[in-house]
Amino acid sequence: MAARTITFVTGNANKLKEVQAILASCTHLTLVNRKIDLPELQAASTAEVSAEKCKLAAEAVQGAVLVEDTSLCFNALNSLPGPYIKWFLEGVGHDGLNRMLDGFEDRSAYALCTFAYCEGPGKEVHIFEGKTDGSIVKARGPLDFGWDPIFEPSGFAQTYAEMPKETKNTISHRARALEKVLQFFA
Ligand SMILES: O=c1nc[nH]c2c1ncn2[C@H]1C[C@H](O)[C@@H](COP(=O)(O)OP(=O)(O)OP(=O)(O)O)O1
Ligand SMILES: [Mg+2]
Repeated sequence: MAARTITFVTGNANKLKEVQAILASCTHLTLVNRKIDLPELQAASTAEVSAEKCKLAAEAVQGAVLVEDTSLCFNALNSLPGPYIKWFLEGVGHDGLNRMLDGFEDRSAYALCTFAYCEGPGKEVHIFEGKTDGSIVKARGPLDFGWDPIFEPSGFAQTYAEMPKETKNTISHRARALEKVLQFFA
């Protein structure tokens, strides 16, 4: 069976690297990247943000597209910052995100990744979600990818940033969501 080629629209080079690493051994799906900075709807869930991004991406590319939106959700804050994590991270940094939880006993959180796929403009949008539970800790490890240094997945003594990429790519929110994408195309 010939590999299906889909355009993965993201402006985030680290996301792209992880997705390519996870899909490296996959023979039935080939991704090409387009960096288009799509407007993101203000919505309460990554599913809505991702679905809207996907429709815009399909129009822009005029073909089959995959997009993804990632949330970081604090349980003590009833899952906020959620899809707004990008702006919170830019606004207050790792330390500020930690301090947001200082008034609470519960420092648990979860990372949520939502892929959306659409075959072309006007076509149905399919949603695939992956979640990893963990907790918010003082920054440890390399600073190259977003909030990786402050997220320690449950069952591990290392943050996402400290652990080998292969480990993160086996247990991450993104890996779990991609597993479902792969099942869909299998
Ligand atoms: O595994 C991750 N580990 C650490 N940080 C992460 C991860 N995945 C996304 N992030 C950061 C990037 C951005 O600050 C926010 C999500 O926002 P989000 O809109 O999904 O990403 P983005 O705007 O960078 O790329 P895109 O062009 O695909 O929308 O969390
Ligand atoms: Mg974005």
